[in-house]
Amino acid sequence: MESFGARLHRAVTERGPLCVGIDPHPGLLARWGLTDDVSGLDRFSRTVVEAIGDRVAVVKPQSAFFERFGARGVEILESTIRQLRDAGALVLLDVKRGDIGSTVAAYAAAYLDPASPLYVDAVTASPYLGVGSLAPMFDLATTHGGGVFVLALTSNPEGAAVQHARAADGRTVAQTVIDEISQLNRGAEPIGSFGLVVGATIGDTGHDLSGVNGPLLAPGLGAQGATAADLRTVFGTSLSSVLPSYSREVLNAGPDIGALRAATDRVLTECHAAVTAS
Ligand SMILES: O=c1ccn([C@@H]2O[C@H](COP(=O)(O)O)[C@@H](O)[C@H]2O)c(=O)[nH]1
Repeated sequence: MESFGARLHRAVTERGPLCVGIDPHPGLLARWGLTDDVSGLDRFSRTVVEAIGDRVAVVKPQSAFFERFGARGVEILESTIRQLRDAGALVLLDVKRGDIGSTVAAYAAAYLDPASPLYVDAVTASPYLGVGSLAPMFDLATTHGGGVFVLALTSNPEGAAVQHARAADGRTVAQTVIDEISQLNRGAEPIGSFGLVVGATIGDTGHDLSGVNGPLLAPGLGAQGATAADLRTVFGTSLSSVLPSYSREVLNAGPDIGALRAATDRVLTECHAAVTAS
């Protein structure tokens, strides 16, 4: 099967460099005039799919907001994933999974095996049990053309205490994650299938992203305070690999479909200009 990197490259070429999150916060459901239950969740998700599924390269449902409703919420997540795929979007499920390798194999089967009801194009993963513990995800992703985005430098202020800590060889913990993912992507064309999560909020931290050869998912834009203009400071010469990601900034425009599309077009225009500027 065609690699996730190749599929992502084509999607971004056709639809532009943008990921929009589906994060049905209780406050957003209320703002949209929806009930904070599975029926509100279903209406919210369907509306987002209708508004952006056929125009955004990557859509990122946040699993937590579906899981909080138990099995019926997960059923809506499964249906949302199917609707997004039918609309032609790549689906990146934000689940941030990580565990010992034998358990990671089960997470891999849950999200990256085409036979699973929760099968998606890519997932987010946490490397804090060691990047090597994620190997079953990397392996299954490679087999089935999937992708894995590994947390490196997260957008929240608490992340730096762990991620900027120094390992025995003097590199930061984040740099060791960056370097291991770079190894996995070596030689891949047009771009590797293993991405990193690097928050747009973090400023210039001095980390070296130049060898990653994979997508750099940049959350933290909009509601968390970062702007498209910040991407240059954070990513420097790696700007062309950045996949900017917005959730609340776009979702706040709903439930009107036209307003959701207008908000999406606006952030896409800003990001396009930011990541292609020389
Ligand atoms: O470092 C990270 C990693 C993941 N996220 C997730 O992205 C969205 C951000 O939502 P906004 O409404 O655009 O703030 C959310 O699902 C987070 O869990 C992140 O923010 N930072």
